[in-house]
Amino acid sequence: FGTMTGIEYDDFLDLEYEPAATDLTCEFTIDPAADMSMEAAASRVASESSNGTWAALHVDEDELKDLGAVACEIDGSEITVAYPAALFEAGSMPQILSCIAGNILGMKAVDSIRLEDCHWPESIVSGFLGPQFGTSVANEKLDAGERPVLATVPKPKVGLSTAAHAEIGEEAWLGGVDLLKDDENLTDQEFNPFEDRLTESLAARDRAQEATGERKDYLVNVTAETTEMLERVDLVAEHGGGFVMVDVITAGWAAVQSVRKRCEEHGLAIHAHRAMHAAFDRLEHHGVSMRVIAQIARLCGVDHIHTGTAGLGKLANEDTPGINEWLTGECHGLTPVLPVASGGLHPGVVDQLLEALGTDIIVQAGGGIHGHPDGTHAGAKALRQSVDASMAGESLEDYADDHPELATALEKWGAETPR
Ligand SMILES: O=C(O)[C@@](O)(COP(=O)(O)O)[C@H](O)[C@H](O)COP(=O)(O)O
Ligand SMILES: [Mg+2]
Repeated sequence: FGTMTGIEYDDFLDLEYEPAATDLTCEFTIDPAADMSMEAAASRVASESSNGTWAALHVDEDELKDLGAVACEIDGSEITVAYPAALFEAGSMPQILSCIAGNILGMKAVDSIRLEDCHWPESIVSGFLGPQFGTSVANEKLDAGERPVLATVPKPKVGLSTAAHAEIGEEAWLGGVDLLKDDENLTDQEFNPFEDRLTESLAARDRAQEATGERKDYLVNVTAETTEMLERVDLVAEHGGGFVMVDVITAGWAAVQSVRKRCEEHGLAIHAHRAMHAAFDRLEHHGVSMRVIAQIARLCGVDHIHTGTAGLGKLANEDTPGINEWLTGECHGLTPVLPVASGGLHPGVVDQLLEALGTDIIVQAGGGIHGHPDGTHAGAKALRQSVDASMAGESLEDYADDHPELATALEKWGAETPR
């Protein structure tokens, strides 16, 4: 036997430690339990999320590769933990999350803990495919030019027949929308089966492309049990679709990585819906931030992901501009992701939305199009007009003077944020 060494919680705290370039560093907000100091709590976070446990261990140094993380910074209730790259399996997001967002979120040593941010080293990023198209879909697969890509979800979100779904899609595409999108809970139910919906919607797409001269496409929801989901991805390619949509949180990151591989073979772009994200990120002091969820999604290879409306829509969300900046910024050569603003949007808030988030986004409106007093086609035209006005630097009110669909929308919704 070689030298026996002891491993205990204190070994995972070193405030002098400078993270190596190959370390993954994570920032957590923690609230230590009543009888626990920040230092003690921080060391337990680093220990339990790498290779430590509560009991002092005696191990043979020759037999053990030192994979311990280090709590290396404490700043108020914020701590930074550095993880050696060798702790992780290259290219496996579930394994990484089982470390940095695993048991530690349930430890008694802290009353609450939130994973706020990660700094991903090249050594880890290089193990992931990243997005295939990302922001380039706007002009590689569509004809958006400088303006935002426009998308719509037929409403009501479920219950429509296949024929009604495709017809609404055609109306919206003809009105100026680029992408038809399934709702997060529409998959392969009897009232609107997956393959029928796919073929009829793509046929409507082709007619709308013919009529408008603009490329259009369909974000069809393939979310299902993984092998079934991969078969649906193949069906989309077989029938000439260019995109798939996945509920990334409910399907799970392992499944997302499998879909990404399959989409590489077919040249399909992936739209990530984040249903259930609020279970992780809604509370400010506990869970996993949307910023980290967005980072995970980019590494796993989605091309678009919902990131919120900068407070203008119906859903609570955090720091959309900051998250979008990370998604479109430099990260060891990863393709930038196209952020999606959605949830309670309508033509009356588009100017403020583009002011807050810029134009390299997807703007999705469901109720904001299909709730238009004159119906889907007029609703789609009104949304397109609101974008055209903003791109031209004209106020929505002035532009509405000779664009009746927009005028009707402003009359109905003004610039209100629905609740
Ligand atoms: O079901 C809905 O509510 C939506 O289809 C929007 O519909 P409306 O356009 O009719 O509001 C989207 O799923 C949400 O935007 C998702 O939230 P987020 O984008 O925050 O992930
Ligand atoms: Mg929805």
